[in-house]
Amino acid sequence: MTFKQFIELLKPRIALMIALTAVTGYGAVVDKVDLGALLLLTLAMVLGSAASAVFNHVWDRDIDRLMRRTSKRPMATGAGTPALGFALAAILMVAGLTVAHSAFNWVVALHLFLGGFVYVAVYTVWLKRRHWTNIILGGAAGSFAILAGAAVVNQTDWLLPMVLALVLFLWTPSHFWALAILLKEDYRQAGVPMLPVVVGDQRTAWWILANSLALVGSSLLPWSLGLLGPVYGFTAAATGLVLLGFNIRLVMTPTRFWAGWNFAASMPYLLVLFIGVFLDKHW
Ligand code: HEM
Ligand SMILES: CC(C)=CCC/C(C)=C/CC/C(C)=C/COP(=O)(O)OP(=O)(O)O
Repeated sequence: MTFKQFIELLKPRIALMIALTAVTGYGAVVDKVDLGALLLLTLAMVLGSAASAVFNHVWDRDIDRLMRRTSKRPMATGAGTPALGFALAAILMVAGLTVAHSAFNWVVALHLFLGGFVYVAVYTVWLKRRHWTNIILGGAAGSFAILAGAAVVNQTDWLLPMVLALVLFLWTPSHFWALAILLKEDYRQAGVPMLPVVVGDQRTAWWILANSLALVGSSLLPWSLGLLGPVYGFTAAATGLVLLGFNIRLVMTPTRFWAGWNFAASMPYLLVLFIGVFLDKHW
């Protein structure tokens, strides 16, 4: 296996965004950001996310072989062995938990573990191949990243982290179902019951819009509950309108083109929302 293939196993861009999710949970509750804590939290989350991603590569190697997008992956081609993958996943998760526990506390480590557990056990092993609700429950993986970050700070006010965890939970289906429209034939070929395979593109587009209405509503709660101020509130309202605009366009024209744009829009939506949390709290 080449170094490039090894890095591919870690799903690095996703790991970095998971770390950013945790950093947002930290930034939402801390009074003064400590750069050292922020870097150690990033390291722990990247290790935990990468561990989960490696396990996913190993577990899904059979169906990855059947899908154009994933057929060249190291575990699908046999460049990496399952034994190596499981060992690497275990080492990375132990390393992430050790950093989380020794640098912070056992609550951070627990939420890091639970995020990985939801993604690996609930989504990858249990639901992904069985039922279209896989992404709804699997979305909790990102929620635990927020809570892991908030647990860095020894505080008792969990309302804002819980609301942000709800936002992450609701963001995930809007993020993934748009991509699933693009990948529908791949998933049908592999026998994976993603929503578009089960109900078609048009009804999936309606599901995305309905889910995003709940997502945008939840994103306004930190402002309406007085947990964050107008800088965040306007950011949430503006990004929410843009996301819903893409979703409405997809409902009107449920094509691969607009599904691609909806998926592409889901990441900057979350990124700008995270920036709004930081600007409101620390600017
Ligand atoms: C169970 C929940 C999730 C599922 C099933 C899911 C699904 C996916 C899939 C299939 C891709 C395309 C990957 C590829 O082709 O390489 C993707 C990309 C991505 N996801 Fe998600 N996602 C989930 C949760 C999350 C979370 C919680 C985050 C971050 C907060 C996230 C951030 C991203 C990013 C940044 C990309 C683009 C990665 C790249 O360009 O390589 N995802 N997601
Ligand atoms: C706190 C913590 C450690 C959280 C873990 C969160 C995590 C790793 C989420 C993974 C998100 C993701 C890209 C899933 C894709 O799986 P897939 O199998 O549907 O995608 P694929 O077909 O591209 O492999």
